[in-house]
Amino acid sequence: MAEPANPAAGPVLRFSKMHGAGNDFVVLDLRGGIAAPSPEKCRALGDRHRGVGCDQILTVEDPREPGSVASYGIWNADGSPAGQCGNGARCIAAWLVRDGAAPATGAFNLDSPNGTHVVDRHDDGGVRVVMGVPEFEPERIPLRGFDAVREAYVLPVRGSIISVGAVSMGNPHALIEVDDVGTVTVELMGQGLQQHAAFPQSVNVGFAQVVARDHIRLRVYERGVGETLACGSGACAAVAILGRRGRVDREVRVSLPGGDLCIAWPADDAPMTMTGPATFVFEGEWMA
Ligand SMILES: N[C@@H](CCC[C@H](N)C(=O)O)C(=O)O
Repeated sequence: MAEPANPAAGPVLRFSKMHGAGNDFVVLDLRGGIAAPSPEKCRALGDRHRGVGCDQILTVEDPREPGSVASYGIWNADGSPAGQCGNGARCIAAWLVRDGAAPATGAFNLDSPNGTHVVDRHDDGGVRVVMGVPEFEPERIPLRGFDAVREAYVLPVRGSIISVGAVSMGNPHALIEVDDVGTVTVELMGQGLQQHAAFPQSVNVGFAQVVARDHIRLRVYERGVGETLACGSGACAAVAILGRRGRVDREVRVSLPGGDLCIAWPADDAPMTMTGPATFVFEGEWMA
């Protein structure tokens, strides 16, 4: 039977579809004070069958801080808001350069929900983002049940006792070190940790395999999404946790299912940087 006409169709919503190493986005231009989409609208846009489909919806908004080019909002495909999105920051930077609002060469400032990032676009189209200093204190993550910072926290998850690293990159991350990311039960353990009482705001869960001191493989089960092809803040979190354990060097290539990101952490109290691609896919109109 033919589907009935879309009775809920309202005004057309223009968007850009982008991705960063396979982590895909619907980008909406809300500059000029246009209201942010409701959680329901984000879910509808993010639906891979009935909407456009994406991991996150990103909104370009007017700057909050003096000297910034713009600010941006982040919503996961399930409609929940997020404080940080590394791959998204690169895509927003490339979007603003294409728009003419940001300079094509040199660094500029972008306001994310959790602070201002310095970004700069390279000639090869790659973008570098200053991601901030990782925060390990349990209350900053937030991680319940532990007072002091540890290299690993031991937690019961889905019938197993596992050792988990945890950090905030402006959003919460947990990390499990594994021998082979190809054989990990990502969904089972990812959901187990996301629903664990130790993470009251849920958590993005990474599974890392150290290949060499300057190279890791990583899969991430994201909060509000599920397994993603890449997670920029997750790549930083993995390098921060493994770096603190002395397992990796200060510059690490992180190979995710959707591509590679380069993460640098010059010193423990210095901000991390992330470099990677930002790709335009198509422009569209959504029957909101
Ligand atoms: N894909 C992102 C992270 C998006 C937000 C995350 N799911 C959360 O809820 O914290 C990245 O590239 O960092």
